[in-house]
Amino acid sequence: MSTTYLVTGVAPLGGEQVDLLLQDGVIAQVAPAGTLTAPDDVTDVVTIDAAGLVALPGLVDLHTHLREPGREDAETIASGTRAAAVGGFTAVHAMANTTPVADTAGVVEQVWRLGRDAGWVDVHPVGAVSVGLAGEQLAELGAMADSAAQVRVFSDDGKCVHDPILMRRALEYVKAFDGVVAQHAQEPRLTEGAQMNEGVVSAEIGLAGWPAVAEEAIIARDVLLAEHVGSRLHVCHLSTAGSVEIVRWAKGRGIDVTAEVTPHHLILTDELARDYDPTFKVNPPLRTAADVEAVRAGLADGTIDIVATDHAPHTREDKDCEWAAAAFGMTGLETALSVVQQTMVDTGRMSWADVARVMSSAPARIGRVDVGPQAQGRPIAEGEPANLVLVDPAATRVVDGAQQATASGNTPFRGRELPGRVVATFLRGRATVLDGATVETAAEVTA
Ligand SMILES: NC(=O)N[C@@H](CC(=O)O)C(=O)O
Ligand SMILES: [Zn+2]
Ligand SMILES: [Zn+2]
Repeated sequence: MSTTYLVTGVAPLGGEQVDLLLQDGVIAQVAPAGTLTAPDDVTDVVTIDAAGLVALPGLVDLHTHLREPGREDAETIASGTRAAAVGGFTAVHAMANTTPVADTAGVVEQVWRLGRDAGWVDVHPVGAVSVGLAGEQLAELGAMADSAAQVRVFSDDGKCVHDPILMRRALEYVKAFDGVVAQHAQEPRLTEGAQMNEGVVSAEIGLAGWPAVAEEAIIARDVLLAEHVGSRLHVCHLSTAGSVEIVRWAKGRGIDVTAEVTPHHLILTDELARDYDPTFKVNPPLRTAADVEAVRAGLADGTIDIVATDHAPHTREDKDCEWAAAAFGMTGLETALSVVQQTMVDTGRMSWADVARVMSSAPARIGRVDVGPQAQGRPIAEGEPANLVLVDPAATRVVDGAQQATASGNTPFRGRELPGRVVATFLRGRATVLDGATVETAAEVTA
């Protein structure tokens, strides 16, 4: 018998306080605060006093790097998904740039199974667009879609699908199973040797620049291609003011495009490169304060649909070196919600209901996972799967990299005070996190 949870005095989406009964994997009852009691016929009941806490639907990350198979020294599916649960997630999309690349039904099924066995969150593998991410030959998209992993999101992330013919074919192909191509928008010729944002700071410190136009040119091309073939396009980690303008224009024209921004692009700027600390080296690069303002405005007005972490763990060897030699990427699963609270909620630009949209329901819809037993991003209502996160928005904490669940230490927020704390996460009624700490899953206990 699984544990039943009585959550008292919680505020769903920051609204009126209610009591929730989580039983047999679903939200069995929702009632006004102070009116629910545990059912008499159930013995294993845990009551959580959630006064002051906000309840959100379990968060869904459309863009996570779990590194397994191939780079288990940086992250494993078990460690990365545990970090996801700590961050309030109940589902993640695992990017395809593993070794081997997730470009066959065999690899995506392996990732999906390892995710299920770990038990922390639902893992939805992303399939590669091209064989080996080489950008030449279309991968077996249909076989991945038809596999047990039911892949709907396809991406060569880490690399840009720069050949327009290949991009066109991919957009056409995914229509057959309502899939989406998620593009890492980086014009390769314009970013050869690029180390950081091209601008005042790169000129002053002498690092090769990655101009905004290298991102914007690909997004402009791709929205036109998506319109031409009548397909769905998703733009990964959009980072410039110009990119926001192009997506706004495309949506106004009725093009079926969605876009994501990362937490780090909502708060950090290229000024952080001045100390040559490779923790701040990432693709696309941290941009200017004007870009940060533009992506916040774009998220607030709905031009940008979602926040996705682009959690990109790297080993110490790959990050603790000189800037030019270091890998691109930073971790983010355990800090994402706090950064969104600080930049969007505490500034009055978004409500908790908006946060639920951009971090749960919209990513679930884009990834087409809001169906069947894997349902994610559903409202907090009776009969819905009990995928929930309880957040204490009044809490603050100083980020300690060593304390994180991810196997890698490359958080850009080390030593920073961030608002908000994930108190509990529930995956189909089972607590994966309680009192801010992970609850060992069956798989972990027997391991
Ligand atoms: N974001 C990054 O800087 N790195 C990602 C790849 C990617 O998201 O492009 C990685 O896999 O390390
Ligand atoms: Zn990318
Ligand atoms: Zn990525």
